Amino acid sequence: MADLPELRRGAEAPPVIRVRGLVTRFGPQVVHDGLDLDVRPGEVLGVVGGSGTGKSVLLKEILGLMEPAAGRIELLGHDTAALGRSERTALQARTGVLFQNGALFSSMTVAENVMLPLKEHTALPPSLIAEVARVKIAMAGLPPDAGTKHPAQLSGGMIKRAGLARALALDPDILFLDEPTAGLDPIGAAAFDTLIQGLQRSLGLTVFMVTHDLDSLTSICDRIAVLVDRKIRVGTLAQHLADPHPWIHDYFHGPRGRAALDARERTAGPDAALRKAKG
Ligand SMILES: Nc1ncnc2c1ncn2[C@@H]1O[C@H](COP(=O)(O)OP(=O)(O)OP(=O)(O)O)[C@@H](O)[C@H]1O
Repeated sequence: MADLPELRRGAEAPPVIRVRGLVTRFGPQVVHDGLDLDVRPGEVLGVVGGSGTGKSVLLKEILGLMEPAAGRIELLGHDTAALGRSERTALQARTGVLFQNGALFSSMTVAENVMLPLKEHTALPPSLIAEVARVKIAMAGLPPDAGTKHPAQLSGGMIKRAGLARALALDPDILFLDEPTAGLDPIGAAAFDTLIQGLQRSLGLTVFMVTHDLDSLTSICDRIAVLVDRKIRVGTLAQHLADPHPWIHDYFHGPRGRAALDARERTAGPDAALRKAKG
């Protein structure tokens, strides 16, 4: 693995993701037009926006899975466009991704899926790889016997947790989540949010979470990035609540937004909700 500098943490640390002047086009369709974004180390950033505003495409561009038409993307201090193959592989190993449907290999067991990145990116002996996979499966909140099961034998919530175990396999600095609670019932979604928050705190992860789930946004996100007008506006919940932009206003002040805020206040108490909203 190529040698990459350790991640610095704290207020003075540079952003772990820095996007400048991003332009994304598909034929005549302009999805992003001069988009700028900084993601701070150790924060949970929620990314929202209307359907088709380019949330998933942004995630793929940051991960180097798609190439933007213009702009610069720095991931953990590296200009992703300037990386050689081995540097890119080393950088990928410092990120974990949970795609919306889990993206597990259906022919493999959960344990085999979790072991895959360890086999690809490390020279650990097989017994240790199996042990690390066992630990990650437990960290994702799955019972020990889940490791021997195939994805088809799992519930939707368990598939998400298996995908999360695989995303955590290499002890990433940044965890990317694409709509992690989509398709889960409210109790399952809340449990998944709690799991993400617990892991973020105990592992010091930075979390980049594309979501439509207002409960996730209000309960676990430090800041929220909203894709509007082909750009991004980042702020605390309180800042977005005060933003007169029509889409942002309707989103946060609509019935579902109000319900999520009310639920948060009931759970955490009004003082805690206000502190969080003020950032
Ligand atoms: N490979 C592609 N080729 C052409 N157009 C694409 C491609 N990928 C995405 N698009 C278009 O780019 C726009 C943004 O897509 P993206 O999937 O990022 O939206 P999104 O914000 O994640 O939406 P949703 O919330 O519905 O998942 C859409 O109009 C989509 O049709």
